[in-house]
Amino acid sequence: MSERAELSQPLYGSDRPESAQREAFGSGEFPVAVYGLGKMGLPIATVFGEATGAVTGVDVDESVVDTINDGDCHVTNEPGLPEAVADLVDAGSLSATTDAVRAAEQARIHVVIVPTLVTEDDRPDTSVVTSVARDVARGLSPGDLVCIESTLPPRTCRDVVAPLLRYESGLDGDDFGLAFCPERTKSGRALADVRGTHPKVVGGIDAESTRAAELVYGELTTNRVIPVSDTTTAEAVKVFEGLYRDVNLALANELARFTDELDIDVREAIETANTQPYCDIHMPGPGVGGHCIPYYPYFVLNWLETPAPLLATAREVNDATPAHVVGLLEGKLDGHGKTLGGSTVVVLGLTYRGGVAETRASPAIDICRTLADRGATVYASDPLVDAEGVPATWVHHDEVGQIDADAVILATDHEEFESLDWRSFPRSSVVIDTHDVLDADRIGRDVYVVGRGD
Ligand SMILES: NC(=O)C1=CN([C@@H]2O[C@H](COP(=O)(O)OP(=O)(O)OC[C@H]3O[C@@H](n4cnc5c(N)ncnc54)[C@H](O)[C@@H]3O)[C@@H](O)[C@H]2O)C=CC1
Ligand SMILES: CC(=O)N[C@@H]1[C@@H](OP(=O)(O)OP(=O)(O)OC[C@H]2O[C@@H](n3ccc(=O)[nH]c3=O)[C@H](O)[C@@H]2O)O[C@H](C(=O)O)[C@@H](O)[C@@H]1O
Repeated sequence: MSERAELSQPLYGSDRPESAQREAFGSGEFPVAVYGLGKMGLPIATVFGEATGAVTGVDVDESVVDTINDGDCHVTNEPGLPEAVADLVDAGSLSATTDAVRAAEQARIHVVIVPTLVTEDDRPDTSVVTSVARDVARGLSPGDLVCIESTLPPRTCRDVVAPLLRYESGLDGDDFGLAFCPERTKSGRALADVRGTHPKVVGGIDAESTRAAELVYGELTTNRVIPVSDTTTAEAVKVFEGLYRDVNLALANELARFTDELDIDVREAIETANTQPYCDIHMPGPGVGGHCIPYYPYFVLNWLETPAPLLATAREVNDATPAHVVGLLEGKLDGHGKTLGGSTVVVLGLTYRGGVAETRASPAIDICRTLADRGATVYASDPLVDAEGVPATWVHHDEVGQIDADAVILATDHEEFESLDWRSFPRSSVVIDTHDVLDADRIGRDVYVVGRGD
């Protein structure tokens, strides 16, 4: 147990008037530690820094810690973040450290936003969160509040995190608070989202934890705070949002396969169907990637005992979509008297989404792998990442047109590709657009759009 408990008022279990607690939060009387300073953690630490003036960020990566302490920002493509980090560090409101236990000893509010992983056999792996929970426990004091923002398989706070915090700290369950407060942000707009694009959901392990979390996030967000019954409900809210998106995307990707048989533009049909207020079908694409949506189904499928055949099928459909794109290309090459094996194919984009430097579960990489497995020579170009670990030769997007390509697949809708000079690509190259962003008139050749047909 730390000495710091004597130094400041408790937050969890406080009997001070709520207005005094809110004022104390704003004046930095409840120091905050944010564990994990990645794409989500740094924006969260920033918003806590703006609200309290007293944040310590914790990360295992020394280069991340050094960068932040220099007032610099390692997270790219987040509008306003570099300026906000520089200002906070300059003002002494934000600093970073690799010493998690020391940061925990000095903090009253602990915010955990490290990755939740999935193992090679698709089981949820919460080991990073539990490792951080151990660090927090070693510095935990009576009156502290622990807020978990990393997405978790439902029941993890109740069955894993709470017992672990109690055991490792030696404190009783009613000495400290624990709440699950899911992060509902999206890369590219994280700062704005944390500040309040969506309502903030909080669910505590007991009523006092929910009250304390509601108070904290009420001061942080410009939106409203929705308290739910318990940590498991809050965990389920976040996972359900992801499941909805994965199933909806599977529907869109399956509908796109009707394109040729119906001879319609499936996107036109979806967009028109969505004008009816009860219909909200997403758009087809090359598949579903990123370190969130493709993983959350396994927080249910390989975690709960109740069968979930719909979720499993949606995963299968989405996972099969990159191979479907390659199948479309094969058909088009066949029409040009060419075979896939032996063809040279350029894949534009490697990240899972335009503008985000993240390649985990990227369908673009699955497309490269499938092409290489089928005997094609593969070149890949991405303005944000290189092709390390991908069976493709990386080429700068300014030079990509010099490749004598039989085919080009636009796999990621990076805005840099909008200004690509297509004149140098061979006129005969087959072009497949998985996002419906290429303008056939501008690039001067036929484009086969996934979901639109010929
Ligand atoms: N990226 C997204 O779009 C969203 C992510 N989330 C949730 O947030 C979690 C984190 O996501 P990102 O910030 O995007 O991940 P990230 O990979 O960008 O950053 C994670 C950070 O945690 C650090 N870290 C790893 N182990 C640590 C440890 N033991 N102690 C301290 N720091 C440690 C890493 O060095 C890294 O800087 C996700 O796993 C997910 O559960 C929620 C909503 C959106
Ligand atoms: C609905 C929504 O905006 N969900 C976010 C999602 O963020 P993420 O960065 O994974 O982006 P996403 O827009 O869901 O895209 C996931 C994948 O789906 C694909 N995609 C997306 C929308 C669409 O109509 N068609 C499509 O094919 C994308 O290309 C990408 O490969 O997952 C985040 C998370 O849960 O961690 C969540 O916080 C974010 O709000």
